[in-house]
Amino acid sequence: HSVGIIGAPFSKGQPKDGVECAPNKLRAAGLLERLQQQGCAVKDYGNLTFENVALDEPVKGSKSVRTVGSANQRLSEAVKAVKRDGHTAVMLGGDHSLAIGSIHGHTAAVGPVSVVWVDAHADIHTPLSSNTGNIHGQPMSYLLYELQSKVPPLPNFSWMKPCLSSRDLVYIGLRDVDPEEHYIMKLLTVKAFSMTQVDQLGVARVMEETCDYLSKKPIHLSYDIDAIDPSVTPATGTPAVGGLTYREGIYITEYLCQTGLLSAVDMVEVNPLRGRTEDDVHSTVSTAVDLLLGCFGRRREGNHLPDYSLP
Ligand SMILES: N[C@@H](CC/C=C/[B-](O)(O)O)C(=O)O
Ligand SMILES: [Mn+2]
Ligand SMILES: [Mn+2]
Repeated sequence: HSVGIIGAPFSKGQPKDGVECAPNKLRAAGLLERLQQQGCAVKDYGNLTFENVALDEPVKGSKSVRTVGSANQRLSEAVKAVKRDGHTAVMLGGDHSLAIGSIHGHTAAVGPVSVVWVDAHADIHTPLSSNTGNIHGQPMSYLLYELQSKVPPLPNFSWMKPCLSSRDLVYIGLRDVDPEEHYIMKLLTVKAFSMTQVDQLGVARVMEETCDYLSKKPIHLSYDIDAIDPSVTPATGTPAVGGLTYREGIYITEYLCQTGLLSAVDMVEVNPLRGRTEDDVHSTVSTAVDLLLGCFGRRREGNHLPDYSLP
């Protein structure tokens, strides 16, 4: 696997400070070295710098719109460049509003993609349906062709066009979805495996059905760490009880890795300041690292490098 890492220290899609510290925390936990040890070629593109747009007053209720728009424009260019360099793109967030730029840039480089969105939340509010105005709860509405009539033109978003069809989206891990989002998902017949289906089917069957449902397009895995149960990953801004076990979370990455279709991965919403103890932070960060290692070939049975030839 050839991996291009982009740090996106950005927090303005939501109100809690700390999520911008995650990229460096993930690196400090040895992410790049661990990827190399398991045989990946790794190129670190460093951390993006984002401009804080002054006087960024809410627009139609959405907060920090101009700052979020300009950050995602920059991220889109960066992801496009990493894809053009031939790597699988890994975007280290930062909050989930960054999926706008990540998926837009991915699509700009490779054409239409499938999106596997692993999250407690659907993040499919429109600017007008959102109850909080936090754009990390809205990225999907900016991306979907089918919702464009519901998203007003917003400042610093004129650079982007919708780039995803609702038919190419699968949710896994949902358990904290607002009524407005649920209505939108039903209207668009979006494929979703909530925690109920994870319980009913088991994660292996969920992954089989996910990949049967999706076409063979390149896969964009957008992994919100709050999909995992807060007992494992408490250091995050919007925790919701009843999440994926560590094992289920890892299985999802192992399964997608073996499809050979994984083309970009987001790891978002790790917030080191939201841990009550150092252990909370360590558990959250190390789980995020392990999930990324699972995307790029780590197996729980063990790994050995190809130069250890077997008979
Ligand atoms: N639905 C809530 C929560 C949004 C959660 C965003 B997250 O999934 O990126 O953590 C909102 O609209 O504010
Ligand atoms: Mn999310
Ligand atoms: Mn979430």
